Order: sequence, then C-alpha cells, then structure tokens
Amino acid sequence: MSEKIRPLIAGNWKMNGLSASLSEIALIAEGADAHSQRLDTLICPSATLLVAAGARTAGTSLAIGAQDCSSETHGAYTGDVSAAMVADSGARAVIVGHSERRQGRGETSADVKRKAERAVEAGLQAIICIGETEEEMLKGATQDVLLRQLQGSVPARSKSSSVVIAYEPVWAIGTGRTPSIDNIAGLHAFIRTSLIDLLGEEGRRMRILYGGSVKPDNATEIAGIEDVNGALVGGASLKASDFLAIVKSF
Ligand SMILES: O=C[C@H](O)COP(=O)(O)O
Repeated sequence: MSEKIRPLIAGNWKMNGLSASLSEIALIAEGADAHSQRLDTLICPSATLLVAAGARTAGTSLAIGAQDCSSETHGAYTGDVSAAMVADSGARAVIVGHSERRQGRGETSADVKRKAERAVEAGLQAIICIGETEEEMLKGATQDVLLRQLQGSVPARSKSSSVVIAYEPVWAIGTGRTPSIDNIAGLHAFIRTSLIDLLGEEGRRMRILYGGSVKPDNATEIAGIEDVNGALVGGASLKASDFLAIVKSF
C-alpha cells in the first residue's frame, strides 16, 4: 500500500489556443483554487502564451507549464526554447517526452532524459511521459516498453519533488479509448515498482499521472485507482468546465 501522494491535475493544450483563450485559463484558475488544499493544478499552453498566462494566474494556485524544452542550455539552436527560458517566463513545470514528440519528432529516451535534466537544473518540475503504441500493446510488449522508457528517460537520483511520470498509452491519446480500470491499475503498479527499483524511496513518493482520453465522465473511476496520482489531460483541458470537473473527481 503506497502512502497518500498529493495529486496533480495537468492540462496540455498542445498546439491550441491564442491570447483570446487566456480567459479560459483565468476561469480554470478561479475554479481550481477551491481544490488547492487537496491537489495541485497546472495548465501547459503554447510557449507564446506562457508569460501572459502567468500574469493572468498570478496569486492563484494554478501553475503554468511549458510543453517542451531544449536538451541544450543555450546557444545556436534556432527556434528552440531552453529550460531556463521557460523558468524565466514564470512557468514552474515542463512536459518532456510526450509521445507526439517521441513519435512525431523522433525524440529518443536519451533526448528526453537530457531535457528532464535541463528542466530540473532550471528549477522546473519535469513531467516525463512514457507510453506504448497500439502495436506494442497488441504484441504484449507494454511492460518492456515502459521499463525501457523509464530506465532511459528518468535522470539518475531524480527527486519526487521535481520529477513526475505521466503514463499515456499512445493509442488512448485523443481517441476516446482508454485501457480498462484493471489495466491502468496494473500498469501504474508496475511503474511504481520500477520507480522504486530505480530511485528507492523517491520512487515510492513520485507522482504517476494517467493520460489518454481522460474526460469528466471517466475521471472519478480513474481517480480511484491506487498509484494514479493525477492526470495529464489533453482535449478536455481546453474547456474550463471540463477540466474543473476532472479536478473535482480527484
Ligand atoms: O498530454 C495529454 C495527452 O496526450 C492526452 O490527450 P487527450 O486527453 O486529448 O487524450
């Protein structure tokens, strides 16, 4: 039985949202405050909105985060945003290794580990995503894939205060399909055991979020699973009422 871990409900806006959407972030901040005794909330808009989103949510419990950062500290990397720049924008966290970057942009676990290291050095919380594709799931390779991604992406001596794991089955992202409750429970337990093997006590305390088609109507069931310590929400984080309904479920 693991100890009670403070949940984190994070929203990933992906490549959605313009400055007009800041009013939605303000609504989320207003609603999230009522739950701040119990859990942490985070919204990750596009890099262009980080500063303005930070300003709109100042003084509230809603944290703002980025969706990616460079694996380098600074220099001639046109178009990249460093972890220090993300921190300088007022953001407190950054997602690294999302499957849309691992698969769509060819990022390896070694790249993801370097990004997580840069993030933690910059004082950010790194949300490290892992997850199997549908093909890997159908072959029965899910645990092997997750273990390999954890071993390859999580920096040595990671602390539970600065690193969060997000388990997102790739086939569940944006599809409306989710694994069964038993499957989520089994895989989160597997991730927990693997984190303890890798990091000892810190692994026991590290948050493990579930992501992949989390919606208001399935959030309560998912929130009730042991070793699910929050959610990484895509589509349903774009609308304050949906995101806040998920927050209430945890
Ligand atoms: O980062 C979030 C995930 O990719 C989940 O997205 P989704 O909730 O739209 O399935």
